[in-house]
Amino acid sequence: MGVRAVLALGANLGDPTATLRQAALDLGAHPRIDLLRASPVVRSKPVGGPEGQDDYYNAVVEVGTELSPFELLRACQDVEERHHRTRTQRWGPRTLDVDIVVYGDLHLDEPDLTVPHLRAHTRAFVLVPWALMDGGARLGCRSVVELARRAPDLGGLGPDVTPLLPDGPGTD
Ligand SMILES: Nc1ncnc2c1ncn2[C@@H]1O[C@H](COP(=O)(O)OP(=O)(O)OP(=O)(O)O)[C@@H](O)[C@H]1O
Ligand SMILES: Nc1nc2c(c(=O)[nH]1)N=C(CO)CN2
Repeated sequence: MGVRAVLALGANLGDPTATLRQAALDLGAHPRIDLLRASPVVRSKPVGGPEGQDDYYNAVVEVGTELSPFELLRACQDVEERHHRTRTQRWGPRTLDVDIVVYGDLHLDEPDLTVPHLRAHTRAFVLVPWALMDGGARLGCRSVVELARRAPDLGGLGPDVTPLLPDGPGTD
């Protein structure tokens, strides 16, 4: 099954929850990606970007893959494109964003790909769903639960939490 990777999904245009769900299914439909677990969906205030954009919906999934890190990035971008992702403004609204949070224990710092993701350790909208999916998760040597508690945007997460995949992986 290869390497375990955690991917972060975010959306704030269209029907975000439906898009996140379909994106998880799209990732799992890739011949070389196994969808292992999915977090619940959390609602979050936008971090950065232009004033006045809508709240985001965020989730994470754990996958097993034999793809290389760059092949996995490509697969994530293909799923973004399938959902009509347009990049206009940095941190601006988007129908779908799929980032690689971690890829096994790999550390990579290339122009087009940094893993672990450079900002994941500060983002409650990544850390909270991750901790809900996997209470024992660690990011490097740090507990994801602890990182989530200290994340500056923790107060921007809504109380409503919904399943990403009602009958899918990660819900047992
Ligand atoms: N770990 C990673 N996961 C996904 N993309 C990455 C990663 N590291 C670097 N990138 C690069 O970041 C580029 C810009 O990504 P994107 O436009 O999705 O940024 P963003 O989601 O708006 O911001 P942020 O990186 O803060 O989440 C991508 O084209 C990709 O090459
Ligand atoms: N709440 C929230 N804020 C964001 C998000 C996101 O997914 N959720 N993604 C960003 C760029 O990746 C920038 N800001």
